[in-house]
Amino acid sequence: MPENDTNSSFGSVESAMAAVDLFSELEPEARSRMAAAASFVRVPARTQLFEAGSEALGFYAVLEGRVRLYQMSPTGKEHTIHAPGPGDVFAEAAVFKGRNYPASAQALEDSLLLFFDRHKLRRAIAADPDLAFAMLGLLAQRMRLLVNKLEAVTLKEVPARLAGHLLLLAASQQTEQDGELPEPATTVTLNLAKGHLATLLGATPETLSRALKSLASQELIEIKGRRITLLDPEGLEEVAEGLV
Ligand SMILES: Nc1ncnc2c1ncn2[C@@H]1O[C@@H]2COP(=O)(O)O[C@H]2[C@H]1O
Repeated sequence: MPENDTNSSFGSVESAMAAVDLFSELEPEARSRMAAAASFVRVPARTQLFEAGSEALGFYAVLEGRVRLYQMSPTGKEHTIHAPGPGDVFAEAAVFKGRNYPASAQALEDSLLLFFDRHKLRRAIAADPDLAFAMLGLLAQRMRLLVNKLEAVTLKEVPARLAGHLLLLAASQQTEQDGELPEPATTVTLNLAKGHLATLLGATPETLSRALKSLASQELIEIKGRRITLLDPEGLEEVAEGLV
């Protein structure tokens, strides 16, 4: 790892970058300079991409599939931190600060990724302030997400975190505008196994099950296996904000 795969359905690295939010706004010239630092990596499910503490060689963007970032607790339990899917970027902080990845990464599904080599990328950024701004924007966005998550874990109950997560999933699986609620009856698919979703929400699997059932009994959601229908997005938002 990383290994080149030129048989991507995305064609060139440059055209694949258009599918990644972070890069979609870049000027064509900046994008092509950045593309020079990147290569396709195709990995089967369960491939270990890197281990926490290993040397940070670069960062990744997901084109297809899903990856899980996790850390080990002192008792050896894995805690899922996030699960980037198509269009998401991960491990970007390691490119700027620190020589080591702070978390481990494993492919959850067969995945197609773009890998950006740290050294090549730094050269491209040094030559192009637009690229520097794009990367700063990404770091700022990541920090906002982490602050929201910290707030949720420290101040909110599990049903509120779960409701927020379901609304986020709906937003990422559809194309809602920022801040807009999904339509009632929108269905989302839980793309993480229960144990992973539980640690992502800072809960035990039992508490997560109870929270799902509690939202279902309030007729806010309907559960069909991994498919969850959001019956009342406004009600879910009130739960997510801790209003009820
Ligand atoms: N990945 C998942 N995470 C959580 N719940 C899930 C998941 N997939 C399906 N479910 C459903 O949500 C239910 C929550 O309560 P149970 O654990 O009893 O049973 C669970 C399943 O019916």
